[in-house]
Amino acid sequence: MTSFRFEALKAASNRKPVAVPELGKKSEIFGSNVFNDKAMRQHLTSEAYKAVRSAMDYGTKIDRKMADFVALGMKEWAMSKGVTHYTHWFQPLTGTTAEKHDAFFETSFDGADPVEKFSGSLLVQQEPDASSFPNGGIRNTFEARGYTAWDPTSPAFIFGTTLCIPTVFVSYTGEALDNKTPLLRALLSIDEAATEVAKFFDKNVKKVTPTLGWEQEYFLIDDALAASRPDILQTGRTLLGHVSAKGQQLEDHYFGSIPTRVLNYMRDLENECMLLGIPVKTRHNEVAPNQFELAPIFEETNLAVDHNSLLMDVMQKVGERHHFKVLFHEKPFKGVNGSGKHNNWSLATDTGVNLLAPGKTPNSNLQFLTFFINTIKAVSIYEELLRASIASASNDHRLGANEAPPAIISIFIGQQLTKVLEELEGVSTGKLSPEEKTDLKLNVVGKIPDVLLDNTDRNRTSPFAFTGNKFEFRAVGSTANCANAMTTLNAIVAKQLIDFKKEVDALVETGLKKDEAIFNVLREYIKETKNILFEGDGYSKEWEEEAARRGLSNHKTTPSALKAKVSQKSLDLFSELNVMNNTEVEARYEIELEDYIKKIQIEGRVLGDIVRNHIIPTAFKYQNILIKNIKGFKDIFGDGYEEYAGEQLIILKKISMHVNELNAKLHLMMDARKEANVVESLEEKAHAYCDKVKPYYDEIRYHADKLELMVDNEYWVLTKYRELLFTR
Ligand SMILES: NC(=O)CC[C@H](N)C(=O)O
Repeated sequence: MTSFRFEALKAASNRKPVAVPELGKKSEIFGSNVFNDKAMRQHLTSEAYKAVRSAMDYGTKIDRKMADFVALGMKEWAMSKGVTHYTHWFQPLTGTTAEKHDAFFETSFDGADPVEKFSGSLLVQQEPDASSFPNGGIRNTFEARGYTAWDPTSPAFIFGTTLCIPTVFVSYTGEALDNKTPLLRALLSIDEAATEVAKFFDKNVKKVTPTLGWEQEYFLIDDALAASRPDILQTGRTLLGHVSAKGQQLEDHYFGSIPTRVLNYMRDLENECMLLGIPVKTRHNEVAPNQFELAPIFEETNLAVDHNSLLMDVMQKVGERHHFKVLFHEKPFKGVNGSGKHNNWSLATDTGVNLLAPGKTPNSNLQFLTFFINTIKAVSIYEELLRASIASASNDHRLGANEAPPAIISIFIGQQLTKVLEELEGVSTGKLSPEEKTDLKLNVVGKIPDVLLDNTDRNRTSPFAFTGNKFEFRAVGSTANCANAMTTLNAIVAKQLIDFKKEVDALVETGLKKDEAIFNVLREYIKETKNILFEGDGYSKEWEEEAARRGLSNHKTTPSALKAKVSQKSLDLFSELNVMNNTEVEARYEIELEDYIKKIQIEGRVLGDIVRNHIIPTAFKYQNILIKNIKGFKDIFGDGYEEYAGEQLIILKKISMHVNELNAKLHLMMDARKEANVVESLEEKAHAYCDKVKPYYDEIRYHADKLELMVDNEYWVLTKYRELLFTR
């Protein structure tokens, strides 16, 4: 019998690695499709170049006339590379990127004078017909105007034959409708706050840049096999499928030799990344079969976020050439590791110092401790908001198992720094004696080794881990736009640094020396933030109980986790820092609830379809075979047939039992869905989907997966786990 599954398997097993063109040394091709510094120098007048540079470095405005010059240079550069179209490229609140291409080509009204044109006004601002993007009530459809505005801090790039101009996306009334705008505001806020604090240690610091190095985990599945699974196509994950006998238990995939077909995909992808100026560096097999990872060198956060969003699009496109479907879902397969997007975060000064790296002198170490402890303090105050920033329907499946952190946010700092904090906690109140100062300098602050033992491998269950010279926010999910987590993290640390500066200044006013004031404030912070530090096993029952005693939140599902976004504490934080006003925060909350509801709703519908139209009919077909077989035995052996057909009868009955259960559960699921659909409040509707509808998915899956084990392999229509995970 042929079925889609077998045809797909045949196609997949006949694949050959796709050849990849050699483009030359990475360092030579890097950024050649980016309107970067080199291209700007070549194609812009010196005034125009200076205007863009100053906008990039100091956030100054570019006037229209200058924008015309920039547009001209950009167009020339792009056309010299075969580009025909341009687009404002932005990140609406859909979780993906958006683009609408327009040709440079123009004519006069009668079709005469065809010409290639691109003006400053088109570069700077556009008004896309954007009424279909989520806006959480910010825009009414009759007032659907939205504007995209050029972000000169992220350079334009060429993809295919289109010039892409990174932009923000805001409503007619100026509210942010995208991920980038609040991020840029948060980055500005932390720059200002961190610069003030860094000046305690070095007067020359003028700018602090938050950096981000993301790690992208993903699965690669042959595209024919992916197409044979309606659940993968429509939800990005398998809603059904019995786990295969071999999964990741032999630990033979992680860091293993990369399969040739996959390696060619990676090389092709890296070529594209090089041209686009995405500095990818690391590639390897991840823990689960057919799971891989890619990571770049860290960059300024806004650029890093753009690069990650762009990369996800490029990964899928390059995948098509290699007959791979890239699965970004946090948990595409039951029973094996899911995928994260660990966000490595730090702060760098314009004097070349990483503020989260211990230095060589007591002064630089005190600076490090200041930023290190303030980050801990920020996370301890806003742990719930941080948890909310990584909440999504798909990440709910990942958290709490298989090397992904649990839903409780805590910080891992390692033994060495735990000891340093313990010693600092003993610092005297008020003025310090000369002996104490010397002791602190020599024995505590002076003793932090400049290269801390790499903590990375010992914190697999920590959501937020210090790894020697940066914090690794491991809870971020693989489908996420990093902007959500990065806006929150940078905002909470900015707020904390502002408060810290005020406290230190106040103590200095009372007559303490600056160092003494800093030690005094840090000592109190250490005492206050013990609740957030945790070095143990994040999956244990004991930790859940302990965390509850410590007052830490433990939101296992997205509807309950998201609520912190609209708490008074969160609204105050974002409005005080001018990152988002209340309307913007509330709109995002609404959009994320809606997104959750829709995703769970789609899963329910897909599950219903597969079970009703694929699985149950398959079970009936196999039962007919069994019935024929049993009847045959009866024809031959008469009443004694059961001696020979006993097993068949048992299977026949078991299949009926599972089919009955499936039908019953499907009805219950559909009833629950109907009830959820008429709930008015979004919040309650999300909870109804989460608590009343979704639990049926596992129950349904249980019976479907049992049937998979019973029905003849030849009849089973859904491509199996072993085929999805081990074909490469
Ligand atoms: N080796 C690893 O770091 C595994 C991480 C894991 N895949 C996650 O979900 O975060």
